[in-house]
Amino acid sequence: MFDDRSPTRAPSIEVRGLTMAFAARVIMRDVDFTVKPGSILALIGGSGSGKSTILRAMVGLLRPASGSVAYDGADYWSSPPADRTALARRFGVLFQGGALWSSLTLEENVILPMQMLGRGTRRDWTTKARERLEMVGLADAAARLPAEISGGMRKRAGIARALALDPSVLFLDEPSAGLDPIASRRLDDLLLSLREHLGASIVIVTHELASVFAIADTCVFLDAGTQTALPQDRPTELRDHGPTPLVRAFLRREDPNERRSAP
Ligand SMILES: Nc1ncnc2c1ncn2[C@@H]1O[C@H](COP(=O)(O)OP(=O)(O)OP(=O)(O)O)[C@@H](O)[C@H]1O
Repeated sequence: MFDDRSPTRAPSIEVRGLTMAFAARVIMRDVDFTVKPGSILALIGGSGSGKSTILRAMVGLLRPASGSVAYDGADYWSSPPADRTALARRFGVLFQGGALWSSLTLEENVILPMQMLGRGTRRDWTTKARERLEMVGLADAAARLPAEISGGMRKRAGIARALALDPSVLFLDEPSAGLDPIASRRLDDLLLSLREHLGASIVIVTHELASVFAIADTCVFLDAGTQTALPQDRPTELRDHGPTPLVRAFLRREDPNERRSAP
């Protein structure tokens, strides 16, 4: 029988002293932050600052040069492979682009992770897929192909697929890229309602400042210049009282190099 229990409680996630590097090139060093169960954390910073790289370390795709990513106290990267697989089953991931299989309907796309896991029957999978599509407002589009729907709908279908295995943590890399402001706002509302109804924690990489202020409980600003992250804080706090001019300017959409002329 398909394991249809409600999602396991969201874990406490602790990132400590995380250093990410490609060969000898360090991208970020000594990054620390915590994702409290059921909270939403945004990773922000300029292009190329290392947001996706840190996300990849959190979901088990890229081994850190040093430091730890612990789920309820268990460090992912020093756990045995079987424990890592068990931890990763609790993750729902929407990658940049969030590609769906173009030859499969939305329902079939959502069924795919369940089918690959191999538990349950096709009928269980179909029921679950319809439930997930309904959650993201796509119940009526279940039989459509990705090419037949809008970009915003495709993003929501990607989220439905990420929810297929009842994740307790949802990782989203640039979910609103390419969406118009209204679709982007709908996506924010969806994420808030998923957090409320599933109790899942959400880690989001985004360039959308409106989203950061609308949904993130806390954020971590990555500074590519110093290759360090600023201490985690609430978005409004970082904007108004952040420890560096750069983060305050970033969250106000100001050019930090632009001198303000006297009135
Ligand atoms: N596989 C890789 N090999 C070597 N360097 C890489 C690799 N992946 C990323 N990088 C480099 O690491 C740095 C951080 O990249 P990353 O994609 O994490 O940044 P980002 O903050 O998510 O950027 P963006 O907002 O533009 O998506 C960049 O300089 C990038 O060129």
